[in-house]
Amino acid sequence: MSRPVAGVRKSTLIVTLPGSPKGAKENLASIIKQLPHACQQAAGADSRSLHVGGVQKLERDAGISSNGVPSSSGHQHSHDHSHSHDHGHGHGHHGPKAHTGPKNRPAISNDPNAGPTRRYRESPYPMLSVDDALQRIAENVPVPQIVRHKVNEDLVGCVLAEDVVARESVPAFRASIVDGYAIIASNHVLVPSTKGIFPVTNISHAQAGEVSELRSGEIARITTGAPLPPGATAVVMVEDTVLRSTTDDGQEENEIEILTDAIKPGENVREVGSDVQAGSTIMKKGEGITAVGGELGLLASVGTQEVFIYKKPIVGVLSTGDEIVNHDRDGGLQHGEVRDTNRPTLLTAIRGSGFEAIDLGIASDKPGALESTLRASMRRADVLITTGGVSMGELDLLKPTLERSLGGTIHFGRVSMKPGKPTTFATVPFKTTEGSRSESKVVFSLPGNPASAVVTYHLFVLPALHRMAGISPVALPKVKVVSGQDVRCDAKRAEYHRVIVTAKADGRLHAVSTGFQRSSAIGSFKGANALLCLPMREGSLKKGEEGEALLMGRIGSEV
Ligand SMILES: Nc1nc2c(c(=O)[nH]1)N[C@H]1C(S)=C(S)[C@@H](COP(=O)(O)OP(=O)(O)OC[C@H]3O[C@@H](n4cnc5c(N)ncnc54)[C@H](O)[C@@H]3O)O[C@H]1N2
Ligand code: MOO
Repeated sequence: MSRPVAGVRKSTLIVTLPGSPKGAKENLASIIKQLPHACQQAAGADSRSLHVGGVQKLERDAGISSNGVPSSSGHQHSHDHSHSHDHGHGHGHHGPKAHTGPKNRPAISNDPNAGPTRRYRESPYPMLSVDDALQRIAENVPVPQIVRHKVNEDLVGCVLAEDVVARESVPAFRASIVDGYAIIASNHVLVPSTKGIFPVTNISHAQAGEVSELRSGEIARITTGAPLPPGATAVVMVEDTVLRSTTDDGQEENEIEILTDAIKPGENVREVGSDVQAGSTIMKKGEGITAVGGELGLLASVGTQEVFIYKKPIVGVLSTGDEIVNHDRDGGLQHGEVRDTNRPTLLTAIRGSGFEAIDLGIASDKPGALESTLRASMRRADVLITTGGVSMGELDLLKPTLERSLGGTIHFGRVSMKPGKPTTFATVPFKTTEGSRSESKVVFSLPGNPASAVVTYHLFVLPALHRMAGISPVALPKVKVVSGQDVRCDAKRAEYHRVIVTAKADGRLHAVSTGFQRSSAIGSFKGANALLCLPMREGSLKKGEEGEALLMGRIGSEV
């Protein structure tokens, strides 16, 4: 017998539900699909444009039919993020599919033509948790593209899109492990002992070419890595021998005495394929080529010429704002001008993360200029990072330009984090110059404040780049650290505090704050190699208390 009521107070939609869990669930289920529309309207969206297409279109957009039964095209997505998506490396991954196009979806960004008096006074974008924002990124970045690549140093940081089978054995011939003498060692009673004086009848150096056969009673001088003469079964180290006689000119060894009979057949010999067997799988799909060098070496050792890899996305970096000037512009600043800090910082961070970054310059805050710069940028990059213009000002044009002018979809426009609250993630359909194929370009519009831009690059852009390049696990590694001081938490926003993490003699990682943390202060990143993740709670993370940190750079060690 519950009588739920609903209404709007200022721009807040208020819905009451019955007290019983079952009733609450059922009632909520019956209205949940209309809520996005109701929220847009309550938040002050232009009602005329919202209702173009009438009730039928509204119901279609919400995925319901007039009788209340979900329509078959209804996009049902559970926001219980405990389920796992396979965003791995599959060729056949189709990804989530939106059931409405940007054209028939009402825009929720400000209409820049409406002027400052008509802009939203509250952000229409729901405030997402960091985890939910990461989930949306996972769901919406394009699947990795597969390309063929020569085996060379440019492969570093790439991930294989195929299993690689060795085409050759290593070693390709029976090779000596030491400098010494190739001998015929055997456990057979009829084969003479290896101890005694032997003529040196042959020499095998580590070089290409045939070596003649070793006969019973003879030995051959051999260098490390050189092929064993046919017939030889082992190598005795030069240290286990003495010179007995030389040639007449005294230049060459004539006879050598071997001082031991303990050499076993096979001793000091690397058999064919004993390091890598031809036909064996040396690397698996999904494995990466690291800067340590081992993987490239392994591929090279068996003569692999080319491999299929996931193409690493090219990242373009664009600063926005009429106040921004090139950082290296000569002369002093005019009143109101700001040196571009974000572009050089992000270009450095992207390249440091192993991705190609292109400098797209500075775009003006004027609507037409921003749109044409973004269009030109999408021709050159797979992922665009813009900074500035995403908050609540009348000149904050990124969201409207992405959504209204470029037909993009904004997957989130606010995150409950500090710094980085207005971080925006969108995908934009883009036709290639050839005209026909439409690609999805990924756009991260990061806050203009320099420290906010760098934090959100590491937190959101990097996982997207990892996914697009097939790198797994995605994102920065998280470690437990001991806090070096009391650090105040924020009850409403997860905070990412710049710290220097060091491995100490107690076997634990210790985090020391870089100091002043305001979003505008890029200096808070000086020396920082990690972000201390402060949970949303009252009070502080106390000195000596354990917390979590995301590692951005190399850790120093006092061990
Ligand atoms: N009414 C509200 N105002 C603001 C809110 C809010 O929720 N309501 N959020 C604040 C937060 S949090 C942030 S962060 C900033 C983000 O603003 P924008 O992303 O729109 O950035 P801008 O306004 O363009 O610039 C902010 C700040 O950063 C400087 N900037 C911009 N680009 C660069 C660059 N390339 N190099 C150096 N510095 C740069 C710019 O000059 C401004 O000082 O919004 C708050 N406001
Ligand atoms: O969220 Mo803002 O990035 O705190 O300054």
